[in-house]
Amino acid sequence: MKTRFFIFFVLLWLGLNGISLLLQVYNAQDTAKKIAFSQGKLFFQHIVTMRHWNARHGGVYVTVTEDTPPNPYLDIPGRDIVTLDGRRLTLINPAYMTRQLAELEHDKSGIQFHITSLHPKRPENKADDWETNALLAFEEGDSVFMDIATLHDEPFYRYMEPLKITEDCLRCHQNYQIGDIRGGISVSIPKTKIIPYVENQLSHIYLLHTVIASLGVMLLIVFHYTERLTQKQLSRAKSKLHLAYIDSLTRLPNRRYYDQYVQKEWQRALRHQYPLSIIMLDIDYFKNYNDAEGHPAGDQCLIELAKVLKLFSKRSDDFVCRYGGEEFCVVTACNAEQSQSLAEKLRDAVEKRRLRHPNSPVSHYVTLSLGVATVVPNNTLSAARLLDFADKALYLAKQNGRNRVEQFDQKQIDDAEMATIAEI
Ligand SMILES: Nc1nc2c(ncn2[C@@H]2O[C@H](COP(=O)(O)OP(=O)(O)OP(=O)(O)O)[C@@H](O)[C@H]2O)c(=O)[nH]1
Repeated sequence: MKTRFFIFFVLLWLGLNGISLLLQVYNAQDTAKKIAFSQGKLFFQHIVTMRHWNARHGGVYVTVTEDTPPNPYLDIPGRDIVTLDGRRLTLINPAYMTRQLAELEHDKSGIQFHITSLHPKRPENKADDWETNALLAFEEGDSVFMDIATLHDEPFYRYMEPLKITEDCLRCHQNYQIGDIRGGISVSIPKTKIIPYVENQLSHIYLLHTVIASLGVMLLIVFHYTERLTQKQLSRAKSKLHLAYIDSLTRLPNRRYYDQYVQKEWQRALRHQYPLSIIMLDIDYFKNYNDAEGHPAGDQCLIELAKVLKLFSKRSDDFVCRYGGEEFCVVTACNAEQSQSLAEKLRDAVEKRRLRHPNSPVSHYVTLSLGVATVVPNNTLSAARLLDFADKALYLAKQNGRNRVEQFDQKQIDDAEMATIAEI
């Protein structure tokens, strides 16, 4: 895996983890909200139930104490009574009871509930901004209002439902009709009451994500470095293989490669009975070239020659190699005329390349002698014999004046075959 892919996968993994973390955190916070609001609803319902109970009894009498003085906003006859044994009692209506319960709950748990309306008799019942919005929403038809809002500079889960007039309420609130909205009760739960549960859940989520993200990154690192190591070993093995089969000077296949290739090619031509040709070629008077131009220039000449050979042996089944020294060899699956023509093209191309060769008795430029041999493989011959024929033809080309192509003729091949059969 390339480094940029590795970085991409690490970032992708961390990104996916980050998204999952955000979702889970959001989920935990949403769950906290739902829990808080359902608690708010429950509180509200309890208060309403108690208020109904109170209203059903037309209020309840309790002993007057410092904490429970007579309700100045309840202006009805019989609000305060004295029992036969002299105890002073005062009537507690639903509103007064709600206020007292709210004070108790606030002191005990910090949860606040507030009975309120848009036009309260008692100034303390005046709605704050959030409650005002809720009451206005109820008048528009909403049945519940909840949100996270600040109260006395602290964050609270706030829940509110409207208080609707029931039959029991009509005793004291005669100018209302059943179902009218008379106000509402807001329940405010401090965020600090719920947060510890969420924080506990969040710490598990953070830990889990950290572990999963780290494990994933570690696995990616291990995978990346193992793969790089394998790649290095593979490319080392490849370059060793390359060195073993490719000539380092000309970058052409070497003789070892030739030996393997020619055997396979021979077998294939034998199976399918098509002609196989070998062209052996050799630079004329190369010793003189080296002597005149120096060995490094001789190397360069060999490189240039290899380029020309590659250029003119482009067919996929033309195989060109450096056989050794300044001898090169072309193996091609074509008949005598075609291989003769290819050899001519090679000779001509090298001559036209005009590589200076001042000490050559045959030309001012580098020239080649080429020997061509073609056979349709059979069991009396072999690839080695074919090479030998090409070599003999090359010798002939040298004999006949160099810078030329000579073909090993068919009669000689037939004679060779006959000789082999006789030996067998
Ligand atoms: N520069 C260089 N010279 C090489 C290399 N391999 C072989 N030679 C030279 O090739 C020359 C071959 O010389 P000979 O076998 O006498 O052949 P020739 O001089 O070409 O003569 P003919 O083949 O008869 O035309 C020798 O001088 C080798 O040193 C090589 O890799 N680089």
